Amino acid sequence: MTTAEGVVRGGAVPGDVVTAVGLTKRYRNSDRPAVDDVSFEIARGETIGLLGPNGAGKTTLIKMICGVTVPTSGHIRVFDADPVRRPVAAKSGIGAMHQTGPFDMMLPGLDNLRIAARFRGLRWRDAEPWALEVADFLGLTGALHRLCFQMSGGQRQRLQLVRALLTIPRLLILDEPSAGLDVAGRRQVERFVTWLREEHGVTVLWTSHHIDELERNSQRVLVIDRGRVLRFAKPREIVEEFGTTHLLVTVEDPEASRVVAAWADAAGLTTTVSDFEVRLEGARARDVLTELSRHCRDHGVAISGVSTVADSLEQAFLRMTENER
Ligand SMILES: Nc1ncnc2c1ncn2[C@@H]1O[C@H](COP(=O)(O)OP(=O)(O)OP(=O)(O)O)[C@@H](O)[C@H]1O
Repeated sequence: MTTAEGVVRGGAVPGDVVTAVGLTKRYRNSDRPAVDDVSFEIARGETIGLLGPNGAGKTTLIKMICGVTVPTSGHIRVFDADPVRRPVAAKSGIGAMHQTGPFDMMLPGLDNLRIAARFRGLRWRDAEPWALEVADFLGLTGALHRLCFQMSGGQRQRLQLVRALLTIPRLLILDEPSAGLDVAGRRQVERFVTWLREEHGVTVLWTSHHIDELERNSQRVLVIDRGRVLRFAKPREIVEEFGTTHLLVTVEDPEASRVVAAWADAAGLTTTVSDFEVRLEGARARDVLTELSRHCRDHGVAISGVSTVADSLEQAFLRMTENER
């Protein structure tokens, strides 16, 4: 069913939360599909990072999973139901936070949650304990009584998360949950995703332009570009396939950095230079160290350290998408 690249060739297997086969969406008046013949499956309990450049088709894919956008062709099943034909069966287990979602800015956060519960046919007294637990986890308890326009952007972003989670979903879809959050806020969202998976068995599909977040917290990453799946694999596997290792040379002053960089340029190596570090792309220590050390000694500069650094998922992703252009 699943090839080495993680692409579904058949139908759903029991326990799959989402199955897409040949899924395509072509918007009217557009010259190419936004999502183009995409096939994948998400198993129960997985945390899946959805990764792609701007305009890759991530939001369109999410909208088809949520039954908001009708596919042009192909099949999508969520909890073994078609989200357009059997919306209740497919959507009742989904909690989704989209990039934008309006609040009534003149009402307190708590009232916005109450209204959202009513819209979703939930009694507030049923939804409240869990909503407050989520708010507490996100450090939002104190801010819930503030009018929305008096909240900071980060607090409103967290409120979006609470609103997406008025019940414990079986599938949580988060479209850039950490947009606009500071470093501490982003870490909090990461802990939140882990908590939902580990404590509550929630399957998570999330996007982020902070690729390090996806790398740390996703079991698999679905990489799409121009509507097509490039890879669906573990972050480590993607780094191994597309990444490279670098030699990081640290020096004690900017002049030494310039000497190392000049030598590396002359040796035909690609470098990234800062005042106290020179990164030699793709270089192997045993190939360059003797010659580089001699060169530095001849120019009266000292190398203070040398280490090998592996690419991150972000670097592997850039390399992968560059290859496609
Ligand atoms: N309603 C629409 N009508 C026509 N074209 C659309 C519509 N929505 C999206 N598109 C186009 O479909 C393509 C994919 O857009 P989509 O929003 O799915 O990408 P994305 O990966 O979510 O991008 P981003 O990271 O910038 O949010 C883009 O070329 C976009 O211009």
